Amino acid sequence: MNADDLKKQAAARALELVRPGMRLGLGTGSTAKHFVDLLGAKVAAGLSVICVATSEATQAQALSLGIPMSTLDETPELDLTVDGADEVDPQLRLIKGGGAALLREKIVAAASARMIVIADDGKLVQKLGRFPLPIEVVPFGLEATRRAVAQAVEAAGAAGELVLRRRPDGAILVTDGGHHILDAHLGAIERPELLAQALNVVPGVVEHGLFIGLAAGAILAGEGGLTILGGIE
Ligand SMILES: O=C(CO)[C@H](O)[C@H](O)COP(=O)(O)O
Repeated sequence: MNADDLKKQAAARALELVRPGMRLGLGTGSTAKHFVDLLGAKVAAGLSVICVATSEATQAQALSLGIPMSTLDETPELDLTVDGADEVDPQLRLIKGGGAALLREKIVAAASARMIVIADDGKLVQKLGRFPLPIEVVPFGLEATRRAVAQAVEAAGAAGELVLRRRPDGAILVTDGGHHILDAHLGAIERPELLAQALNVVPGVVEHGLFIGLAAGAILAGEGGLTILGGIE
């Protein structure tokens, strides 16, 4: 089974959590895309839900499938958000933002009664940080912000290169919110909470990809079947 099959299996299990009338947050990335595809088929078959997307890409996908879409302004409280992750640790702390959607992903997750992560089990790590931590920053003052981020990272006991993310064509990546992303190559993050707190107070940092205390559960698909972390029901 390839990684994409595993992602689809995790998405299919998450679909079982959806009940008629639910207000759903729709994640971003290749795993979340499977969930949206499967949800679209259910909606076509008569399921009634209302959804909020975490990115323009997911919004376009969901609309193309005929899924009824809303916004957090119209629907500020959600029942369930299903989203992927770049890393998950056993305490359900996450690194997200590999798809550059971390800001809206965190806002939507925070507005949800439950966030459930779907992923292949290669995303499960004992310590976060092998995946570079995305840090979303405003374009104004980028170099000053980069230095302040480096100091915050150091103060939290971590260290590593901060790389401005670029698109495949070499242009600087711009997020859906009009910001840039610094990817922090930190290696093992010993104290994720401390790092999150340090980054939260850097002027110019809009958001970072440490999701702590947001995920209620995770569905991780592997060759041996599904691993469930936390509570998913
Ligand atoms: O955080 C994300 C986007 O910002 C994604 O959920 C994360 O990158 C995982 O993506 P994929 O399912 O394609 O592996």
